[in-house]
Amino acid sequence: MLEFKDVSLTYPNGHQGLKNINLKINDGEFIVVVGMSGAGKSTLIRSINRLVTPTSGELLIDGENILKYKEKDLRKLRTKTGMIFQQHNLVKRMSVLRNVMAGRLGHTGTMRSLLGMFPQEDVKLAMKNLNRVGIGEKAYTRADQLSGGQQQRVSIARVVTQKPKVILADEPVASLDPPTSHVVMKDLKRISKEDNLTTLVNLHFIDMAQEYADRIIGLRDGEVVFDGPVSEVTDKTFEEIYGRPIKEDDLLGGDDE
Ligand SMILES: Nc1ncnc2c1ncn2[C@@H]1O[C@H](COP(=O)(O)OP(=O)(O)OP(=O)(O)O)[C@@H](O)[C@H]1O
Repeated sequence: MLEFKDVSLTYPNGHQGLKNINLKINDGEFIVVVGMSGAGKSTLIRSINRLVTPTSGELLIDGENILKYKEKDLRKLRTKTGMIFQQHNLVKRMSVLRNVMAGRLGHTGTMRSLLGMFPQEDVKLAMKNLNRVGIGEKAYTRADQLSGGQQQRVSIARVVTQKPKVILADEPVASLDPPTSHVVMKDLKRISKEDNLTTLVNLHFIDMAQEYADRIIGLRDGEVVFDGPVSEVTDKTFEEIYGRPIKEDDLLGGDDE
């Protein structure tokens, strides 16, 4: 269970990124966070692995307030919370498999990992996860030889190889074309359900949000303005979250299956 209790974040320049956020997120939920650019979506999910630190309130993971964490606890937190970025952040010159193995860094220790001394079961786990995203045959290819969509699927394999409890995905499909975006979102959702991972994904396309979310959280100016199951979401909900009528640009389209 992940719980925000009256969480606010004021950036050093005085800008309020988050305002009195109260949320309870259950294990295994697949949540899509939506809102206009600047609404605070990245700030919200980055608070969960302390890439940014809220300035007041409590953020509890399994009952522990992670806002109090310092060095050692922070390292543990970052092993527990896997992150997927828009620009997959793979090491270009390394093989796909080595990139996925990097997910074990927090468990294996930096020295052993740098020397490539991964336990055999970690290599097996990495291969298994590459196969789960359908690119096992690319294991020994250099990461930069893969397409953008394949690289993003490698980053999903890397994050699950880390064996986290929570996945945070910050606009994971923003630089992909529509069909590829759907492939990546389907892989992410399927794997997070199979492994019962709590997942928060920031997306700005409302059709994607509706297609993949169990629950949608809508942010506006750092505040939660909607929180409910996807079954309760209509176009009007998005108009309220965005504070304007829906436009064609808000839709990705492209899932013809
Ligand atoms: N380090 C910072 N210092 C000051 N203000 C910041 C900082 N980071 C973000 N902000 C501001 O906080 C607000 C929320 O930013 P955030 O990146 O969380 O929004 P977002 O909803 O993820 O937007 P986008 O979709 O454009 O990424 C914005 O107004 C942004 O300009």
